[in-house]
Amino acid sequence: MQSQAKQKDIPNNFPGIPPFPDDVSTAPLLRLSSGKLLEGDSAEHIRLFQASTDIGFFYLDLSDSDQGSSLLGDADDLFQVGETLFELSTEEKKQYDFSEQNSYFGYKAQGAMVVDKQGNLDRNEFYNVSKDDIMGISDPLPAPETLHKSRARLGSFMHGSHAIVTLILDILNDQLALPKDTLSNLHRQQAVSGDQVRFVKAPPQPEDDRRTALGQHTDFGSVTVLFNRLGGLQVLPPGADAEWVYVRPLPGHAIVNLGDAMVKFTNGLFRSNIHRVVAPPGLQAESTRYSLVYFARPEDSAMLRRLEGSDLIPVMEDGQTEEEINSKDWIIRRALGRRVDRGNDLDFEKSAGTEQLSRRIKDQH
Ligand SMILES: O=C(O)CCC(=O)C(=O)O
Ligand SMILES: [Fe+2]
Repeated sequence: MQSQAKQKDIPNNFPGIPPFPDDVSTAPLLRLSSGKLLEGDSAEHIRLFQASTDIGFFYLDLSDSDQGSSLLGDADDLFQVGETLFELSTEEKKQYDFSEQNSYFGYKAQGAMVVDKQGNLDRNEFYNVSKDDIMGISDPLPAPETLHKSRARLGSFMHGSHAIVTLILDILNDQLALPKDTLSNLHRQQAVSGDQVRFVKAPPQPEDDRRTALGQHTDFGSVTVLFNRLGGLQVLPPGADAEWVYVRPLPGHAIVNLGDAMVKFTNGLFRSNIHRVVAPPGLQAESTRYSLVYFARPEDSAMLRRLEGSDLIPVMEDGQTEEEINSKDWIIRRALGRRVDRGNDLDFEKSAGTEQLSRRIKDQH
């Protein structure tokens, strides 16, 4: 545990926005320290391993290391960029929707995706910016002026997020006693991958019609680094009787979670928690909600299958089979499979990830 004194130094609410209410259930996520993780504090490394196996979600205090603080600074700047970006006209934003070209980078309008099997539509806009585009690994995609002007900041944020992800992967690699660099070699910054920054905007919903803004899902990739100001994110803890609980955003912290690839690499040892976004709780429901996310994903050509070389990774059970699929195809199937604007036959289950495993309900296959 971090000392009480240390935790008290960090304010619980963000200045200038309505407070997160105290009377809603929240997830008791571990708060890990970026400073301690970087210093090689072995107790903190064990806590990271625990969080990865139990819940797959944790807070990362970025305020206690230089590397973390600089990432927080970039995130603050990009929150401003996100606000300006979404102020563009719908007509202009739609020019940057590349889903017709089988790409999930660029813009997704509100209501372009289903949130459930019933076909209800989402209530948030996305803008996804490719790491490879910003790092000069792929040709640049057409983008609005606001993003052109922010390429340096985006690059710095991507670099900082990728470094934090690499730190997490290296510690987990060590905890699993996998051959050195097994995980980081599947996530080289200069390799072609689906890594992206996502800007999210969800406007306030009418009081008499508040619904799920972003449907329940597990993240598709390896590690997600999320910055929130307003509540609304909820996680479904493991177990048959689990109920949705909010993740309270904390100043100075990122919310970090593992995605499907980490479940597949460890044959279910690590957990990718189901989460969704609903209207912000209490007084916060009147405000527009913005989030900023870095999604780290395995390199496009990486096969999403059980890794060899660790005694901690469960062996395949009799009759258990693995789908032969690489990271690129997995991400495309998951990212575009629930889009309603592509004229494809929507099959909700076909675009599912590791949700069943995430429930951790015995005898459920
Ligand atoms: O906006 C958030 O808080 C979470 C967004 C999210 O889960 C996602 O984009 O995958
Ligand atoms: Fe997510």
